[in-house]
Amino acid sequence: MKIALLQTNPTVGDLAGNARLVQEAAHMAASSGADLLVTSELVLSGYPPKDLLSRQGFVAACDRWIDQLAGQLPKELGVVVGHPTQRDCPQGRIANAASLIHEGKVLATIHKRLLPNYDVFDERRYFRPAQKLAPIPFRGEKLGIHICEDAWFHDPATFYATDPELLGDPVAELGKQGATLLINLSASPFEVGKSRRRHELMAYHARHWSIPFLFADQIGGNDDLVFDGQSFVLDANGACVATLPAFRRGLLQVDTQALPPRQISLQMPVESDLHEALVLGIRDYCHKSGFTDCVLGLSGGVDSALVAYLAARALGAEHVHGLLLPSRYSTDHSLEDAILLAERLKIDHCTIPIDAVHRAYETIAVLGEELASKPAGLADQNLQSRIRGAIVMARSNHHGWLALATGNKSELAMGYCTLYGDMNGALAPLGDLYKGEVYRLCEFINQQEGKEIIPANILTKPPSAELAPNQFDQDTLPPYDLLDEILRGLIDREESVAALSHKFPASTVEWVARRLDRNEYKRWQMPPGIKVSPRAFGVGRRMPMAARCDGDWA
Ligand SMILES: Nc1ncnc2c1ncn2[C@@H]1O[C@H](COP(=O)(O)OP(=O)(O)OC[C@H]2O[C@@H]([n+]3cccc(C(=O)O)c3)[C@H](O)[C@@H]2O)[C@@H](O)[C@H]1O
Ligand SMILES: Nc1ncnc2c1ncn2[C@@H]1O[C@H](COP(=O)(O)OP(=O)(O)OP(=O)(O)O)[C@@H](O)[C@H]1O
Ligand SMILES: NC(=O)CC[C@H](N)C(=O)O
Repeated sequence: MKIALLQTNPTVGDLAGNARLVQEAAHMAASSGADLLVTSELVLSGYPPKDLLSRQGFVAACDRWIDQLAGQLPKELGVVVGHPTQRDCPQGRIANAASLIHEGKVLATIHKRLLPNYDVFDERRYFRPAQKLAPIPFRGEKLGIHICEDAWFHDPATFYATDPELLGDPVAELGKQGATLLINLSASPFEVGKSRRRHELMAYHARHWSIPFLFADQIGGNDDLVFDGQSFVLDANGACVATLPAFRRGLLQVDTQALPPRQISLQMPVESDLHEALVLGIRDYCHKSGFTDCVLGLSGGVDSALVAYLAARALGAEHVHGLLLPSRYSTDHSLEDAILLAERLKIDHCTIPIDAVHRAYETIAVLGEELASKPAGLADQNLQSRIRGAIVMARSNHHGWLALATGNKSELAMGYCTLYGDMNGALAPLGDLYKGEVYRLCEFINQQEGKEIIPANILTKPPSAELAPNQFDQDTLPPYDLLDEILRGLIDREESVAALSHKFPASTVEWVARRLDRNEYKRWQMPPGIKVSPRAFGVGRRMPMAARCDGDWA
């Protein structure tokens, strides 16, 4: 059977636009002789549709669109479309479904069985799990169609294999009933290193049942998630014989009777994936929200340099506006570095010294006598940051530019950032990158560009907030190399303070852990980031704020 896999970029809620993407792909697939086109999970609604699923009329509209699509798709082609449905569900319940459409009719619909409810996923909030799963006969094959998590039963990071309430591995249910092809519709969010995990899991199924496995995944940025796609085809031995590039739209066609005899290696440098994920995440957030341009404060530091670079790649240099906002504590080299960066990136930039506004605050003693008598104290430091935040937002309001925040995961973890100051903004592209990763990505970018586009001085000078004389991050925080490793343990791997204290100085681990917990309130107010790690701040890590986290259990 000639099968085409569609890797596209649906917009959540845009039923007409997403249906058009399916239709266009169906015409292309039909004209290249395909028997079957397979789309990604919930391609019609976009993934994840979140509480749109609870809005009256939304799921009914999806069901109507499926009927309409059935009438519009090329008759000779089978098309598997992912969509939410209320059909064949008890009153008030809905399912995450995939329908096989052929000759103007819906031939069969299957529902997703394993509904992920960990990390960023919340599917049990909405969907009812499939009651039964069975292969769908089509043109001499028995299609083992299933949806994303249904193939993750054996993932060691989930609990499925050990949960007695679950009915078992959905793919095995299809295999036992004689499926001749395994077809997975996915919306699998990007994480560094995840594509290998996907391959290993799917290859297990292919090998176990000795049949090919086809994996159709979506791309695109949707809020804080970015999807890499990397749709692929495995032969009956689990070897990858065809794949689509990450973060790009595409249609991958294979003949399952004559799969190419090759094994494709998928290894990309971590930084290359990160770079593409962040560029697509920024571009899609802006464009899907109706913004063409963005604005940010350019300090001459590494965080704002990287965000400016990524934004220029995402939106085009002419759509990025950098504001240089020096205070009395800014060094000459910071201003020079920021100007050099803006010139190299060819982005719009202007300098607005903030000293006059800063002095005005001090002179009118808004904050009481002690501020004027104790300059560069905490309130005075944060005031500078908030003056900058106000100017960035004024430009955003006036020109309709989206404000980007520049904070990274290390400083957000430590609360080393100012509420309503440098935390202002709509999107924090580096919110899931530790400081060390920020530097490594900058170095990779300079290598990729074949020239020093991010000025070397930005990468070599010690990080400083420049809110007080001679202030350096390392006066307050442990060295970033150490801090990042401790944070990776506490956040990404959820290791205990006791366990980490065997690897790192115990007093530092304790200090970092306490500060991480104490600053949860800031992260409830941070702009959304772009998830690239196994555990990002945001919906996938829900910590209490008004709580004690340092009991004898910690
Ligand atoms: N548990 C809690 N729940 C809810 N709110 C809580 C709270 N504890 C304090 N707060 C509130 O939060 C306020 C403290 O937070 P905040 O005002 O942000 O200020 P704060 O965290 O005290 O200071 C900001 C820190 O970020 C550093 N920094 C580093 C790099 C860059 C920048 C920059 O801005 O460019 C800043 C700066 O040097 C300083 O150490 C308190 O005054 C209080 O209003
Ligand atoms: N002089 C400045 N002009 C414009 N924006 C500034 C200035 N100082 C700080 N900001 C804004 O506040 C953010 C936080 O400052 P911070 O010093 O923590 O970051 P950075 O300068 O980009 O990187 P680093 O921490 O490596 O110095 C900056 O990224 C920038 O967006
Ligand atoms: N949409 C889904 O079911 C995604 C869950 C799956 N474990 C993944 O991350 O790829």
